[in-house]
Amino acid sequence: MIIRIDSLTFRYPNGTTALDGVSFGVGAGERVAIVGANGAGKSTLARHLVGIERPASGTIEIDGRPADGLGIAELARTVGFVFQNPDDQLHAASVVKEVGFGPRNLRFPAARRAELVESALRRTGLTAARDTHPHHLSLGERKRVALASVLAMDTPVVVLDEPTTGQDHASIVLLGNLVDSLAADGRTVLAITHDMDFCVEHFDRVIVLANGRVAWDGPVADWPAHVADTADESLELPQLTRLGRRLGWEGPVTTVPGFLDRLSSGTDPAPLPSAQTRIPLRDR
Ligand SMILES: Nc1ncnc2c1ncn2[C@@H]1O[C@H](COP(=O)(O)OP(=O)(O)OP(=O)(O)O)[C@@H](O)[C@H]1O
Repeated sequence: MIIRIDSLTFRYPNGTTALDGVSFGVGAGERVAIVGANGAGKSTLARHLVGIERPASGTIEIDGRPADGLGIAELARTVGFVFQNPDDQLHAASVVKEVGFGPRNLRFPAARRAELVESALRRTGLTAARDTHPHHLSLGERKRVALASVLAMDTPVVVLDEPTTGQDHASIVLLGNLVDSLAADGRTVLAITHDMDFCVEHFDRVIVLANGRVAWDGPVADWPAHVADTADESLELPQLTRLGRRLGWEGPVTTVPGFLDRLSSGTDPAPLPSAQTRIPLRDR
């Protein structure tokens, strides 16, 4: 296990219990989406993985070592964290300086640094913007700079906080391909997200947090059945699953290939419900 969390509890100074006995493990190369309602504790959990917060009780192990024995610099070699708001992360006067900051800080040799920076710029589609000041880029582009600066640190674990928010379609495709290729390289990707379409396309497993606890943890293929069973109205189905249900199909469809297979299987879809039809809770 690259990450092992056991009975993690955390309270903010004002007394809010943000995490209440969270336990799970994540293996190398896994792609795990962490979902849940606003205020469920997702960001607080992610901040523990990079040492910004420390547990009130419980333990976190990163790559077999207790996280409380590791300084922020040591954790930064293992876990890269891409903030939801890139402006919380970016500080340098050009994209290339920003992306080069992490590997320089980690004292990588110059040749490795140059290779990592060029690769991160290429993988995020930012090579042409290398000399631009990040402030002159759009929010979506700044999010990609924040991602590139974490990729350049070459950490075995990458944590993404709401990666698709504010991104156009092409950037979401780029991001999805990147998640897949990181996992194919054996790197672990955790993403906090509300984007279930992105989840089903690019993640293996979903962990639902609710009120600071793990409410569900399972393979992404079981997501539709979980949503159908739960009363948690903050959770939603992927768009294709909803469309399949509106068409009256038995069993869930989550991906484009699955949807096309079902279409070509010759099953006659039921008539479409009228636009006024109230969508039952299970079809969210
Ligand atoms: N600095 C803080 N001080 C006090 N309470 C906080 C602080 N930050 C977060 N909280 C509270 O801790 C709980 C968990 O918040 P957290 O931001 O981790 O949730 P989240 O699942 O990431 O939410 P969202 O989806 O809205 O980003 C919430 O009740 C929130 O109000």
